[in-house]
Amino acid sequence: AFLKPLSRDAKSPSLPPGPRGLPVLGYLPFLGDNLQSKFSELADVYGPIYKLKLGRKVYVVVNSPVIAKEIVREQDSNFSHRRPNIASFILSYRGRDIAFSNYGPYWRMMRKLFVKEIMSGQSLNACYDLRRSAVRKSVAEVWEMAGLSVDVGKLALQVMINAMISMLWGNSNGEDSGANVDSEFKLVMKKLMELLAKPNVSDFFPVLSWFDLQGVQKQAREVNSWFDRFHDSLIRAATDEGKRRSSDKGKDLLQVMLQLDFKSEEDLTRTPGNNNQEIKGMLQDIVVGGTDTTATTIEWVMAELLQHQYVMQSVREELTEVIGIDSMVEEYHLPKLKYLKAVVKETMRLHPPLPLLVPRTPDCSCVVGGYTIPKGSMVFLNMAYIHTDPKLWTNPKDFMPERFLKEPDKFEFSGNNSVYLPFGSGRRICAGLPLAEKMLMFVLANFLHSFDWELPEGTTLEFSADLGIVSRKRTPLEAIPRPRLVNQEFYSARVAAK
Ligand code: HEM
Repeated sequence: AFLKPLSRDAKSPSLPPGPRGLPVLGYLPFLGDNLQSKFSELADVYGPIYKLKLGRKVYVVVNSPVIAKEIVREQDSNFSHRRPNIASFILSYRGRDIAFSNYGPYWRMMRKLFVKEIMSGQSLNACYDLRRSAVRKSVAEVWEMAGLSVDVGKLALQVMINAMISMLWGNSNGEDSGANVDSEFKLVMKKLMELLAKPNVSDFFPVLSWFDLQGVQKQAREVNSWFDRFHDSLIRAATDEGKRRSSDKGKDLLQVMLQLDFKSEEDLTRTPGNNNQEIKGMLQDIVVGGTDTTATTIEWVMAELLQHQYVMQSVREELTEVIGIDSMVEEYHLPKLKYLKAVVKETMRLHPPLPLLVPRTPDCSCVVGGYTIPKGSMVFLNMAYIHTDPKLWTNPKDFMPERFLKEPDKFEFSGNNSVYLPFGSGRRICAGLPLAEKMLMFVLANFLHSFDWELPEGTTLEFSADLGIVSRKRTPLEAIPRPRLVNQEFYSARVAAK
């Protein structure tokens, strides 16, 4: 809906409350390095909505589902804009991907093609064999480590990267299908996440950006050029493969992307026929937005299961019943794994990988929750706080998957209830949700059906999260796998490749 800009007259409601800061710097010196926990601490003092002045920027933090709903539903179009910080801007091809492009014709065109063509049932089914063989390869590798302690987060990231790369360029890369994506990728990815999370003085004082005092711009450009070369090599390989192939069967996602017709009303300056920029933006969103978030969730699920043995036992029983101890997991089993789904939902309630979602920015000043939200401010939905608010959840700190079993439709990933939004909601809801849900369930079902997991003797689990864009487990989870399936053949690399 069209929103009338507010005039700053005496009748406009006041700005939300918030802590006082220093002249010029505002609250910046007090922010600390863990944004989410600081935001939650302030929510206890300032209530459902508050503001922070940080240099030239205004942050607005929302801690109530009613106000969250106003933003992602009732005033969604005004709040569908993004104002990426400098690092995100550089790392998203100058905001030409989906996640950081501004709300307008370009974003609409990119998002529509992505959701309708790349995340469609047809495209995802066509590359099922590719992700299945990546996951099974990983099962075969874990089998080699049976009885030894395994770093679960590292394993999850490895399988996610392999599966994503495999789905993207599986057919173009022959046998190897990206399985040996080397440690360089992980290092660059780690650097990228650090750059996205690091408070950058140039963001708060744009006049200083010319000096790049912390070197963030320089490092972001280096990381971006690494990814650019990486995407170029993917595209080249897929283009060559595409020329050799004529059938649609077994198409990998990049081949689908190469055939997309990127056309946007505003983009008259683009070289016709050259879609590389759009394709690279999409690749960046899949590789960067889809791997770490999913892997982190898998690690948290495993940690919660190892901590709550009665839940682990129920998951095992469900897997045995639905799949059978003499069979391997297939994607058609997943809709029947209702208890595992509840476990994933409960884990994402307690450990949302993006606890503040991705900040939104209103295009015009407006009123939310009875306060004026100034145009251009950065609006954070503090979902980690809402997900554990005792006014909204019974025993909010306890891990109880059963709460999602009773009313499975009440809390969907699709953002229908602003009490629970691990993937966001509204126009900007996670565009990769169909694939994220499949991968979370498929990888977990495979790991848990193929192995019994236990903690190394004498280990006590701890559940603190690290700061950063993605809320990772601070101490890596180590666990020992023991084969569970009757047929040893299921663990062989040969079966994995099928
Ligand atoms: C457990 C895994 C994942 C979680 C928790 C997650 C969460 C999110 C969240 C919270 C947002 C912002 C929503 C908002 O602003 O309201 C988002 C956006 C996005 N995600 Fe995901 N995501 C996951 C996996 C993926 C995957 C696998 C892909 C790609 C295949 C993906 C692609 C995107 C894209 C493109 C956007 C930007 C959407 C837009 O701005 O229009 N995500 N995600």
